[in-house]
Amino acid sequence: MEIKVAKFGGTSLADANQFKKVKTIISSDKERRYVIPSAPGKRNKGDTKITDLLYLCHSQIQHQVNFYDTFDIIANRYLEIIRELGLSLDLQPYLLHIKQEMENGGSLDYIVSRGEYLNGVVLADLLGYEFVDPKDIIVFQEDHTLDMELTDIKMKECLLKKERAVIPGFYGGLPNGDIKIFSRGGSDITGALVSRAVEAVVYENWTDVSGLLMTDPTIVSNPKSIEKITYRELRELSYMGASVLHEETIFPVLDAGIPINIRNTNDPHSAGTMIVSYCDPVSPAGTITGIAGRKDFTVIAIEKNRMKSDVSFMRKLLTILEDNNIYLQHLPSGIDTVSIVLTDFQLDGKLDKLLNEIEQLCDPDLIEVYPNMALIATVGHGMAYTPGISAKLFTALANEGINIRMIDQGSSEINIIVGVETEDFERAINAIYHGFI
Ligand SMILES: Nc1ncnc2c1ncn2[C@@H]1O[C@H](COP(=O)(O)OP(=O)(O)O)[C@@H](O)[C@H]1O
Ligand SMILES: N[C@@H](CC(=O)OP(=O)(O)O)C(=O)O
Repeated sequence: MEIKVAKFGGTSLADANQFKKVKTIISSDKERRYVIPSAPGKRNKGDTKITDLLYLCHSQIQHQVNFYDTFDIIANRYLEIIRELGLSLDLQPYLLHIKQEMENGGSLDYIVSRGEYLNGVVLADLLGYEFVDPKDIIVFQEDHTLDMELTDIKMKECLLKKERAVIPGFYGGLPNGDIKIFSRGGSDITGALVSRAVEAVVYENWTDVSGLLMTDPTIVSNPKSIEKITYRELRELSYMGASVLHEETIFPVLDAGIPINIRNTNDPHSAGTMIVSYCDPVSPAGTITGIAGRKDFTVIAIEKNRMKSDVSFMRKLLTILEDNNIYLQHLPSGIDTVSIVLTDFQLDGKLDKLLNEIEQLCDPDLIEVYPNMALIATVGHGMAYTPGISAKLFTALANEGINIRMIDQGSSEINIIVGVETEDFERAINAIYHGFI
């Protein structure tokens, strides 16, 4: 029998009704043998994700504020789900243990991971699948980076012995046994790791949209959906903010060539989006695959006459970034100009020091800083080597009166990135989308 791995996001497990849909999906295909749940997500727009409530608990504990009311809200969400599903599972011992760990100074990662842990216990009970705790099979190293190879070995050892299992998403274990979480949205990575280990034929990622859309539906109304996309295109889009999949998701499945299928729990008959290593035929010339963007960047534009004849200039600039532990997002350059694009998160509190060091070491003629920048990536294999794509993009922005502060195009030509003022972000995405579609 072939193996399928199914990851269900928080939106797919937000309440008992969603759990029932998940059970129907799993029961309808016996090949769906390994299931990865996230913690319960929002039931409606004004609701709060369990993961966010757990972060709140941790913060309340840190500030010595009473966390019991928040804990009760969390506990009641699970108890209500169990009651409405008619399960005989007794969750009280689990809840009591977690509460005690919180009182005894449980770490942030431990506390926050309990959303997935408890959901795994409930889902395993509902499906009649074995529960596997990922702390024993997802291996983080002492420096807190993931050991992908050892994880693969441990997962194979454990999972291939089990006919069917539920493995909570979002966390693994450190060598000393402590819990370590991935960054937000990281259950997608758990699903990809499991898919690789069990050599799945497909990694199904179930969410609340019928596949990847050409752009964020909260910015453009009713964007077209994407039927097929390559890992490369997806990586560009998810890195630049298409939040439907965590940007690291593709790495475990990339080499193994396991396709990812984004599906909708609320519309299980829709085929969703297939993410594959190579699209055949590639998207037609002159078309784009998708648009994504992120806010909160700062651009430092540097000018120096005969910059290119100073052979050590770039090394000095990059060394400054390295010494300050800041990684570079983009580096568009001209003959005597170069711009470094950095996230505000990375730059936090370091801007003055950085500018000072650039002045000292690189001796530029001019440095200008552009804060509050948003970057927008327009992505697609169909863009490569096709004349007129950039013209169309820039015309669309010009027609809306949007000022472009920066342009960057990778050598693969599947991606054009423009930098605009943060306040123009949504308007710019709409302009580009409607310029092409
Ligand atoms: N390009 C895009 N295509 C589809 N959804 C997108 C895109 N960009 C952002 N999204 C958002 O991603 C959401 C799904 O991701 P997420 O909320 O993390 O779901 P889950 O809890 O199922 O993991 C969608 O509801 C949508 O609002
Ligand atoms: N619950 C975690 C991990 C996750 O992946 O969630 P989701 O699948 O709902 O995006 C988070 O909110 O970050």
